[in-house]
Amino acid sequence: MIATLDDLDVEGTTVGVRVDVNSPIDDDDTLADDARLRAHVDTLAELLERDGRVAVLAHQGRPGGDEFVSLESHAERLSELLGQPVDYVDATFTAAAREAVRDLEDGDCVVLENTRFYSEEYMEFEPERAARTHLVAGLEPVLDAYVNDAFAAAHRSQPSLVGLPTVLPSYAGRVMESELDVLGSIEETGEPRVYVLGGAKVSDSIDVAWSVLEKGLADHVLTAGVVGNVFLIADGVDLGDASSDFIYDQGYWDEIDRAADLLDAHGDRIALPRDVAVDRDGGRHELGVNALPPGDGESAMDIGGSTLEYYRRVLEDAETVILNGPAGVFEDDRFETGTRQLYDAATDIPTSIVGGGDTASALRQLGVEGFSHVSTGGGAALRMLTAESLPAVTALENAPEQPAADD
Ligand SMILES: Nc1ncnc2c1ncn2[C@@H]1O[C@H](COP(=O)(O)OP(=O)(O)OP(=O)(O)O)[C@@H](O)[C@H]1O
Ligand SMILES: O=C(O)[C@H](O)COP(=O)(O)O
Repeated sequence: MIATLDDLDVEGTTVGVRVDVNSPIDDDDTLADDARLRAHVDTLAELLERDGRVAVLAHQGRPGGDEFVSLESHAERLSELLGQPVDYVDATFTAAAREAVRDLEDGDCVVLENTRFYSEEYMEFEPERAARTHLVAGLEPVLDAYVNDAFAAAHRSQPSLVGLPTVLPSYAGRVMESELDVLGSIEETGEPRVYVLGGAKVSDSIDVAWSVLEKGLADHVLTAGVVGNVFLIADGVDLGDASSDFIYDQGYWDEIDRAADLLDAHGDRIALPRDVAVDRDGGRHELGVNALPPGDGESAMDIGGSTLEYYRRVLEDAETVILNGPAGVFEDDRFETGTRQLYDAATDIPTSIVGGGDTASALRQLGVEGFSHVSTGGGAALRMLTAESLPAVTALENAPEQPAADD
């Protein structure tokens, strides 16, 4: 049983609120899309209106990546969305951070710095070990309670997600509450059930594919995006140097063997792209798998028309479809067709569930709507849709209770 904001005595309480505002970032290192911030406004506004003292914790990007930036511009945007000043401090758990938290008055909000600027926050721990990290040890003395609204990060067993709820009375925020409500009953959805796995988080997608195929939750898995490219290579297709180098540079080379093992075990239920689109002379050019490899420097950027036709046929009979990750580089007009058409076909299915930060922003950009549920989470939604527990949710279930007011 997870406590919610309804169970929290908020007034005068200093609450650490973990949100997931991991977002696309512009070239000047500032926030490019505020959708994930907007999702958390209800939770934060409720805590502030109820006179809580709110310290916001979040990660942005991954170490070494282009989107690994400060949360300063997130704090500025949050201030606009909440319609009140929001402080930002360039520290997460050090003396400066503690001072900023102690300075909060009722109804005040401060955003602490990107949790992943500290190496422990990018490691996965058991909750008891996570509770002994510097972040938890540094923040526990200045927090009375912890709220986790970061459903999209709930599949990560990292200190701000599983360590803080081990030592503090803890509650689900409104986003967490509604996601658990909708996504908690995948086994009850109609069949045939189709999983569409695209995007660039190859190892997460392969984990999910293994799980749903082994458990019999998926009647079909359709692959697209970088995930589809990895499966094509695993199936012996020569995608050319540019796609292979990209997969190698992203650190996904080892995933090719895992994809091959999965094809051996469950290949009859896994669909691979039949054609891909490449950039040729500045335009979109489609190549059937038999015509590969592409020319020098050409990379598989989208699924092609015959793949779409094939995937549409599979989707026609589906009762439930679960989609994660774009089918191609949707940010480029030449390669958005696969994502737009595939997702559009999915809106006709009785239960259509979409996960993924980039996926949600792709759909907004492409004007595709009409799904049963668009989750704030990508990997987290997928993990949940495999009917597996999420470490951060388990940590909330096991959290200590808030002491009674007169204790
Ligand atoms: N064929 C491709 N080659 C290179 N990049 C691709 C290709 N297909 C998709 N992508 C990229 O994948 C990225 C999105 O993938 P990602 O797995 O992060 O999806 P997501 O919806 O954000 O999921 P999550 O919420 O888990 O992050 C996009 O930036 C898109 O350009
Ligand atoms: O975007 C996401 O899926 C979450 O913010 C988690 O990010 P991560 O995959 O970098 O842990």
